[in-house]
Amino acid sequence: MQRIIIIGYMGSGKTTVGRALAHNLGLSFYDLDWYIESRMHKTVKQLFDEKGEAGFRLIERNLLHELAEFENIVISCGGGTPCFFDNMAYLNAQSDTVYLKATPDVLHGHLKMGKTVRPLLLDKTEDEVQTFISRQLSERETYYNKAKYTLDVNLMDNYEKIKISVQKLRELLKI
Ligand SMILES: Nc1ncnc2c1ncn2[C@@H]1O[C@H](COP(=O)(O)OP(=O)(O)OP(=O)(O)O)[C@@H](O)[C@H]1O
Ligand SMILES: O=C(O)C1=C[C@@H](O)[C@@H](O)[C@H](O)C1
Ligand SMILES: [Mg+2]
Repeated sequence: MQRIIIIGYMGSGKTTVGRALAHNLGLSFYDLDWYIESRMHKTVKQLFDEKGEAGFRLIERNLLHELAEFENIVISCGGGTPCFFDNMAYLNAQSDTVYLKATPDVLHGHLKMGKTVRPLLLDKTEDEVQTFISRQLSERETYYNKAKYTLDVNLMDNYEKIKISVQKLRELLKI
């Protein structure tokens, strides 16, 4: 049975790299944010708006416990998932965990490219987003650093290099 869980800050490539790794290994792929949206019939943004961040975190924990029971699966978490409750200990108990590590500049660059609505970054200017990422990343790294494996994705700066990320992950995980 194989179960691999990808964690990291928003924009680190968890969804992109997680999906590519699952495809490469012939495993199922689930993204926790998408799983939440399909189970709740609401977007992450709607859940933040209706229930506040605390309400979202409770739903996130409950559905993580459901999803992380599945076998032969790669799961990409939400950016905040490891940082609430005992989620990080739970993730490590359930599976191999990989932290996709990137600098604030690289994260900011990725976030500008994507179309996903990230409630924590709304209503901020470019400068405010940059400062917010730097500050929050340093707070969150305490949790992210508890992952069993770390992959530096700073140099994986284009789609061709996503394939390299997948190859490096396979070497790291010895699979
Ligand atoms: N290695 C990479 N090279 C180039 N672009 C990338 C790379 N990884 C991710 N991206 C791009 O960066 C954006 C963010 O990636 P992705 O959505 O996978 O991040 P995430 O970690 O899942 O974020 P979130 O926590 O918000 O779900 C996407 O537009 C994606 O195409
Ligand atoms: O970093 C975070 O706290 C978040 C990341 C996203 O994946 C979503 O789970 C949500 O936007 C919150
Ligand atoms: Mg994602």
